[in-house]
Amino acid sequence: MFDSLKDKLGSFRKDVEETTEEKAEEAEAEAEAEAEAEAKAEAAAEADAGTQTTAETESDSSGVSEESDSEDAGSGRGFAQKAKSFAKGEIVIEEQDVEDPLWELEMALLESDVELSVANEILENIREDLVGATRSFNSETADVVEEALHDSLLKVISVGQFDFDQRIAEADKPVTIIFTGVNGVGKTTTIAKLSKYFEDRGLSTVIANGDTYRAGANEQIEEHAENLDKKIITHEQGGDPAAVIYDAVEYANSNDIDVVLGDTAGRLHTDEGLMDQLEKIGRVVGPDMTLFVDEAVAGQDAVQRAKQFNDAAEIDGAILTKADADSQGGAAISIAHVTGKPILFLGTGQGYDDIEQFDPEELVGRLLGEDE
Ligand SMILES: Nc1nc2c(ncn2[C@@H]2O[C@H](COP(=O)(O)OP(=O)(O)OP(=O)(O)O)[C@@H](O)[C@H]2O)c(=O)[nH]1
Repeated sequence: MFDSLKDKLGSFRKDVEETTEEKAEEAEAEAEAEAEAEAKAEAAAEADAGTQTTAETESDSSGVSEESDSEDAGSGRGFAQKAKSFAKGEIVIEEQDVEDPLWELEMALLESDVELSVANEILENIREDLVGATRSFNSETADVVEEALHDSLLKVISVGQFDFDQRIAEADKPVTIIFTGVNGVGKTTTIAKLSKYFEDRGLSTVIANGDTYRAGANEQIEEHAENLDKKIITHEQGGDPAAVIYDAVEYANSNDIDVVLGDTAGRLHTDEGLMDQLEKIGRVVGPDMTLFVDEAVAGQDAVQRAKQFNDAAEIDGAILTKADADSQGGAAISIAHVTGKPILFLGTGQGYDDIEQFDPEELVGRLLGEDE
């Protein structure tokens, strides 16, 4: 999952590390040369002043240990002091040190289908964190860069996150969740997976097939319901989606069911019918949550659709299917920042258990190889 993006982030870290490593070496060499020149100048001055006694007095009051100075007594003392301060010394990461790596990173993010404004935000965050950061000579630049990358990715990925399980637990039952998104992205499979997810957590579900538009939709969702032994409410093709979901809520009320999972027709977000449909469901059923489903592999297309669906009928969160087949990760990184609504789940395969709660910290850790 997201392997290509992971490699690209790794390259950025290496680039900055190399640049600052070179800079540290140069600074160290420069300092050594300076210290040496200073030592020579001091030695010359001491020779001029002439008396050994004076030199000893100075050595005592300098606070520099005898041990470290023993080899450099006299002419080497200034150098030793400088070297000591260098061992503790720091270099400052400057704009020019990160400019090239940041440019490469921008290209890499865009190639990975990260949305432009999100890529810019990530770069801005990293620049803010890195430029002016001090890095001690004896510390790893990788740590400094990793922290900057970690923080900037987390900031854009975790926009709007909330605890899904807690929200469901605290809501009055039945909780009604409506699923929107275009056809063919795995919406139906996701509803089936979530039905299993809730069952595993002790919550009962009823599925409502509000996709009365597409031929064969009933059969498809019925197959999942049968596999999972779940109750399903359907109407004839061409029926009113709001009426199907209403019936499911009624069923849930009279049968003590915890969660209603309502599918909707996967029409295009530009369809007027879709808006009417969602508006009517909102009015008739008053869902507790509307979740947008799309496939991670659709990259920028998924990001744009999420934005358009959210603009048309506000969503509470998104689910990205087929993350297992996505090496780019652009949609996973961009959707929350673009819509202001969190990604709540990732679909990770075709089985009913192949769904995981979206955890921004975990995703960032995965992208940066922190768990390896
Ligand atoms: N690899 C993988 N395949 C998935 C995932 N989710 C769904 N699929 C597959 O994607 C295909 C389409 O999924 P469906 O749920 O049937 O979606 P659809 O009926 O085409 O479209 P809608 O239900 O309208 O979204 C099926 O073969 C699913 O098994 C996932 O997370 N990973």
